[in-house]
Amino acid sequence: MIEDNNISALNIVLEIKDLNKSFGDNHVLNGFNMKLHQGENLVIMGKSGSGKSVMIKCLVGLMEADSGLISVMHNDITTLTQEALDILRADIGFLFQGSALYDSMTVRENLEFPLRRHTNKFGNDMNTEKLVIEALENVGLAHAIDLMPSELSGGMKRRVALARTLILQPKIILYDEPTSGLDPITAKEIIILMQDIQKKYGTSSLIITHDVDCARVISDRMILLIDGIDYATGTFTELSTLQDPKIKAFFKQ
Ligand SMILES: Nc1ncnc2c1ncn2[C@@H]1O[C@H](COP(=O)(O)OP(=O)(O)OP(=O)(O)O)[C@@H](O)[C@H]1O
Repeated sequence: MIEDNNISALNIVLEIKDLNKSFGDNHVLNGFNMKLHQGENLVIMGKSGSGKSVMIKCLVGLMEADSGLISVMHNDITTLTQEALDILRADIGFLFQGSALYDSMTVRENLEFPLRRHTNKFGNDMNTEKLVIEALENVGLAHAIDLMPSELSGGMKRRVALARTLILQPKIILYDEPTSGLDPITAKEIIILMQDIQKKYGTSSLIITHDVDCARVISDRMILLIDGIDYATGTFTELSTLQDPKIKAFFKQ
């Protein structure tokens, strides 16, 4: 295994230690470790079926791990009450592949929806209109506020989904394949937007992607998930110049 030489002294906002998860004889995660630091863009790459989704599901509590420690902002999530977990979740934004917009709602209504579920974060007297416009301005789509999703392009839909994530002002954003299904130019626009958001709000991002260009541009650090473990960790430049055939395979595209 190649060790990480670049751990800085920054705060750790997410940590996974020795995560194990099997389905019968299929040992998917065999002691996976990960640390996400405050303000960092961490990319996780792994082949199809390597366990990236399983790892994310364990991280957000959608799947129970067999063993291992998962801590979010220094809280061991397995020991939290449901209420404490809900409060913690309000600080985590998700942009998942399947995070589609509600087709029967306008852009405005799509953005108001998460706010209603998290009144505890903003209080009952929150200025919904202001929050919606601000989130849309962040993704350059204030003019689309009253459009229906069917009137938006694929790239615009992804931007609105990102605005819907941002409206809750998360400290951490988990991106699952943020550029999948987009043409290269639109994918680049989304990557630039992710960078702008990170700079503006200092969010910490965990990004799962197959897209080598996305990884090159956005990552401060990368982890390669191979054989169920954090096989190699380092910057894009460090990893992409290694000679290990298992690692080289990722950068051949
Ligand atoms: N609920 C489940 N029950 C049984 N096996 C599962 C379950 N979920 C995932 N697996 C298995 O775990 C392995 C890893 O799946 P996972 O979806 O995490 O891969 P991935 O790295 O996200 O792949 P992709 O890049 O194609 O999305 C696969 O072998 C899959 O069949």
